[in-house]
Amino acid sequence: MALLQIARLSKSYDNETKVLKDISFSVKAGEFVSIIGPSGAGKSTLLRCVNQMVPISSGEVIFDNAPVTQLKKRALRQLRTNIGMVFQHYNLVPRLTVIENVLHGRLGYKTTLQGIMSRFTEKEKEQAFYLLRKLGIEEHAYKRCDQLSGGQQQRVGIARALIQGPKLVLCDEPIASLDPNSSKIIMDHLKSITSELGITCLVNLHQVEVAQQYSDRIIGLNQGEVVFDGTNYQLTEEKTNRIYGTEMRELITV
Ligand SMILES: Nc1ncnc2c1ncn2[C@@H]1O[C@H](COP(=O)(O)OP(=O)(O)OP(=O)(O)O)[C@@H](O)[C@H]1O
Repeated sequence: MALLQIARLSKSYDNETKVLKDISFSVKAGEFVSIIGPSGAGKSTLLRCVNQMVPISSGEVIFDNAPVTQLKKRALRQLRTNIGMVFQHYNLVPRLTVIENVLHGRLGYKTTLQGIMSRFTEKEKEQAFYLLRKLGIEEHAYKRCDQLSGGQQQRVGIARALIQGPKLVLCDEPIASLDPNSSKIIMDHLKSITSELGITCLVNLHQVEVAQQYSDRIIGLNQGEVVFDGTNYQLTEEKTNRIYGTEMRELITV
């Protein structure tokens, strides 16, 4: 069953240039889908349209059977608790500890006062430690986030997204700031923990090989259009060229 349906979605920031053009695809519950494409193709914009961080210009986004664009304040807040987000630059609060940053993922469930007082239940704290353990960084729970490596900070970012109890996690270039070793650790964790928890993943990636290694399905964007939607095996060299443009091929394979 489709968890996310995108139908004829278009987006322009300035009413002139369409950054996304008539995009349609759906994502099944539990799928791990990567979005690839050259810089400026619209990958980040697409993710932001899914959780309404930016308003769409036309078309439909249906998440868990609800039309996202028609949701009012409270329902939109509810939607955002069901959709976790992982960012390229982690978006943590550097001076707070790891565990505090993870628990921030629960703020969407709190009243303003509870949030200000940082009131979290024992169950929430247990869940936070469980996720840190799963992600191999439990020993850093009481360290300030700015004392961690990039790869460790990204694992905190993943734990913060997962503690929301989301149905979908959107990852916007989660390994773009990391070296190859840390990138592998992050992708391994992301794949295994989301598959274990049955969470659907939509991941923007720059690296074709990484998308091929981890994804159930790959969507290729070029200048705001879907030019490929298929499995790793269907992504031939010719199709990769279509996504990136032939002149980019050398850059991708080095
Ligand atoms: N807030 C904004 N206001 C105006 N234009 C924007 C905004 N955000 C993105 N754009 C433009 O939309 C286009 C698509 O950008 P987007 O960041 O979605 O692409 P991308 O594929 O994620 O690129 P990259 O891989 O470099 O991050 C670009 O031309 C960009 O300049």
